[in-house]
Amino acid sequence: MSRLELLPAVDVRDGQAVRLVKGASGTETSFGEPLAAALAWQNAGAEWLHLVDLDAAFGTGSNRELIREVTGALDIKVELSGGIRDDASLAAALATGCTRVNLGTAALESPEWVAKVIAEHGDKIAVGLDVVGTTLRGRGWTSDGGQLFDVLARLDAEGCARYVVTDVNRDGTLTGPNLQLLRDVCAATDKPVVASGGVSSLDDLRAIATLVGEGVEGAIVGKALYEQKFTLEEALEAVSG
Ligand SMILES: O=C(O)c1ccccc1NCC(=O)[C@H](O)[C@H](O)COP(=O)(O)O
Repeated sequence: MSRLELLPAVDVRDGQAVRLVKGASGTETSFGEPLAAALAWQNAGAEWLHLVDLDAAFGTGSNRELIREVTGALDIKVELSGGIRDDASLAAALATGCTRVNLGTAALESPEWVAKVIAEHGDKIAVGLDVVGTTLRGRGWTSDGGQLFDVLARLDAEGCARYVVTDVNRDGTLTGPNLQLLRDVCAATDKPVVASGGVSSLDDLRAIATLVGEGVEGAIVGKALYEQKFTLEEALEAVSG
């Protein structure tokens, strides 16, 4: 059985690495330079970085230059998220050299465009399924966007390669991942799932790792690393078995 991939997160707001609570704008805690955080995770052994432009996600601006600088400075794989909703923003995201992009709002509001880019770019496109209960959230998690399993079935039929699944109410709260949500999504698709939001401990990561056989491929970790609940080295060791 393969090992759970870990994706430390760098969420960027107004040029700073921040953490939010439940993805809510205005709840930022700042953790300094995004590049310094990204390099720290790379030096600690990360194979992936989950990099989010929160201003683009919220529609309050863009950190495009900074995102390009961070992605270009790294040797590891980068999953890029936040505000990728049309040809121009997708082209800019892919031009950073990132390994894949994560579409959110577009998958809810522009289904024809998303079907087209899935067909064009295949594995380079993941879709973020950000949910409260089973209701999807878009526009920086501020608007309702349909039912999780309806949208998942549509995206599966269009050949979507991978899903990043977040329980919005766990995100940035250190209350643990929603394991049942992950199981339910894995049961509904054969495509790999990346778990996001809520990880607080090495035991949470070990619990997510038990779902690898069901289809969970990776786990995004944000606040727990920034608040030093454990180190990335410890996290990689915890899921190495
Ligand atoms: O990913 C997005 O596009 C996004 C949009 C609006 C608010 C938050 C968004 N992402 C947050 C993340 O991806 C977190 O980094 C990730 O879920 C880690 O959460 P945690 O480990 O609970 O800090």
